[in-house]
Amino acid sequence: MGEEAPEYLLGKSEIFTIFGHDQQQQGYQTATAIGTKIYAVGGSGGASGFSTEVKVFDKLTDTWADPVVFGTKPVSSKGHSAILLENGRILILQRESSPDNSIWILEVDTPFVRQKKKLLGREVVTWSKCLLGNGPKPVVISGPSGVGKGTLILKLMKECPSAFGFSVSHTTRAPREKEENGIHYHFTERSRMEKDIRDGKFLEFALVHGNLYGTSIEAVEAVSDVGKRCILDIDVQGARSVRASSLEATFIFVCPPSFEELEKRLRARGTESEEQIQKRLRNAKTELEHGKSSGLFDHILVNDDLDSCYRKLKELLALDDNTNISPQSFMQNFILPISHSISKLGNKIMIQCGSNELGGSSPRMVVLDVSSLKGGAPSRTRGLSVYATES
Ligand SMILES: Nc1ncnc2c1ncn2[C@@H]1O[C@H](COP(=O)(O)OP(=O)(O)OP(=O)(O)O)[C@@H](O)[C@H]1O
Ligand SMILES: Nc1nc2c(ncn2[C@@H]2O[C@H](COP(=O)(O)O)[C@@H](O)[C@H]2O)c(=O)[nH]1
Repeated sequence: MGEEAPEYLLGKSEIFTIFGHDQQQQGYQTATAIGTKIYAVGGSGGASGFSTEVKVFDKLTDTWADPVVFGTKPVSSKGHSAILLENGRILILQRESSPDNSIWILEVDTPFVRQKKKLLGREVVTWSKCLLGNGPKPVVISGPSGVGKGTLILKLMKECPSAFGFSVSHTTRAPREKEENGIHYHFTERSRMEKDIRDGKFLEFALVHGNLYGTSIEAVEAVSDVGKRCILDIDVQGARSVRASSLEATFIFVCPPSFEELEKRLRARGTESEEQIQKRLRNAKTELEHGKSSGLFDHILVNDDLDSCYRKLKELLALDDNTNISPQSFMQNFILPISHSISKLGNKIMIQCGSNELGGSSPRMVVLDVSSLKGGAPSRTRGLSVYATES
């Protein structure tokens, strides 16, 4: 059952940001209208200030709905401002928040949100943290079972632990000896995983060798959040789903030097029953066909000699590393002051900060350039440029 809309929200067709007493009682701080919907954001976060709960008002039916919310949401702050962007996105700027919690995108009508709405038959919104510059692009590594993906990834993690982070998948298969829950996989009951898939918590999932495997949105975000480049070890079906998602990644397919060598490695690993080995070898034939010929992968590596394959992998990763465009050092320390005003001109958002708020003597203008935003739910939004000017 929907609630009646507060009067101040009705009849407005553009962005409106409200910082008044009334609306604080309602718990909202901003309301942004897109088409026939109004997205109200706010809520009491207790002693820590305002939270960022979302409510959706449908002007056609005069009702409020609590949407299903995906993504990690911002932590409470001293309030926020909302700016309508193009393509069903709202930029949320958190006031007096840590730089890490200050710039967010609330997606309300993007392809990801539309897909989830269709799946769930309900209102859906998604939070996506906005990153300055391009940020590291995730890497998807696929290849038949036993080819050496895990071995290559482990070497990379050991050599560069601060640059790369592993996306810990969920699986319904039983743990092997020495495999730890939460490190190698999140070992999960099938019914639990199926529910989480229905609830839209997975970026991709697939039935692989008779078990369910999947990458949760949280697994990828946990790596991006600590500024590392996320490595996904997933099968070809999963790679195809990721390619179809908005997660912009580099796709690498690892091949064995021969089918005989693949079988030898799988047997020598000694982790599978004969029945499982046969199943994995059968599936390997299809994976090799698809992997090599589908055009899905950006790079193909042959894992013959381990050291030389590892060297080539590192070369590939260095070549398409887009992180050398470092975020503007000024913004790394930027805190949106309580007192500010915002205006938007095309793809530029001008934030006029109150006198002395940024530590200087004169008011200062901060400009956010949203013209090169990319990515977004189910992961981070990258490509924000920021610069400051004296006004
Ligand atoms: N270049 C190589 N030469 C010889 N043996 C290798 C090479 N690379 C990996 N191996 C060995 O092959 C076996 C399978 O490797 P690994 O477990 O890394 O495969 P995987 O692709 O991750 O398999 P799965 O998809 O089943 O997880 C391991 O015993 C590993 O030590
Ligand atoms: N689609 C996905 N495939 C995954 C994921 N995690 C692992 N895998 C693939 O499964 C097979 C078998 O793995 P094993 O650990 O049982 O040997 C292998 O090809 C992995 O790449 C995932 O999240 N999604």
